[in-house]
Amino acid sequence: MPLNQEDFLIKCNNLTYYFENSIALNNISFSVKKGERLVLLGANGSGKTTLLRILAALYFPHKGELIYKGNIINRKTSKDVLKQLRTEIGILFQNPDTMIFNPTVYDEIAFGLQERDYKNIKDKVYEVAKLCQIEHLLDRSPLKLSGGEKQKVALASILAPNPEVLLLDEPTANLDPGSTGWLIDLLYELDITLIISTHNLSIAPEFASRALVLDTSHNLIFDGSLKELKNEYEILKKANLVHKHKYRNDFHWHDWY
Ligand SMILES: Nc1ncnc2c1ncn2[C@@H]1O[C@H](COP(=O)(O)OP(=O)(O)OP(=O)(O)O)[C@@H](O)[C@H]1O
Repeated sequence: MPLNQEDFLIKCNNLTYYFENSIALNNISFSVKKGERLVLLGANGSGKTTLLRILAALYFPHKGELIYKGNIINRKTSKDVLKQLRTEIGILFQNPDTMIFNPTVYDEIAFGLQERDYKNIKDKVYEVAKLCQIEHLLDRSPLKLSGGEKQKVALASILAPNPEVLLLDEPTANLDPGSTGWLIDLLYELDITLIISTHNLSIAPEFASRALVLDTSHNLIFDGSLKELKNEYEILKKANLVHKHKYRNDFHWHDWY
């Protein structure tokens, strides 16, 4: 890939994406420096998954552009550049079932390494399995695991080729509190650029200090620190991050301390 002359790893300029006739992302612009960590917040259906998939070059924007390491990423981008991006950016889907297809957990982790002609595959599989606390599952069928175990297998498969950027879509949705704590520690120790979508405001500050917020109209309505966001009631309301009940008339959240 060409050397990056500019001060960002990822840049999104006015990204717009449609599914058939309905808009999923509306004119989104932001940039990410190498090593930065961001949480992506927003209501159900606001476009978080779509944005992560665009960043992983699984979808291409209909308007605007994605720039990764100085390369414009779109349908016309060369196969070599796309291959490089897909090697360097790992994405964990919200539903691990869509990522798992090998007969054993070992094969599942080894798959991406084989595709990339990796040396010492066995050592790497054991190393990553240990990191993800799934060594005891290596001979099992990944399809017959619990939701949280599948999530860890999918994460191990993504971490095995040492990605530079990790995109995690609701990674804690299937995890118990202990495993959520383990994931926070694991991510903390990785030297990586991280974008992580979550609805869980209580753990968002454990992942990152910068937040991007999408509203229900698929606009990016906030790009700043989580600390500042906490005081932005109008933004929090637009993103369904606070609510009120019929019996309780003040806007509030349940899990942000
Ligand atoms: N395959 C699809 N076909 C048509 N519309 C889709 C498809 N996938 C997503 N959408 C629509 O695009 C919009 C953005 O969806 P997306 O999955 O990106 O939202 P999200 O913020 O990740 O939601 P959630 O928090 O519920 O996971 C929604 O209106 C959704 O209904």
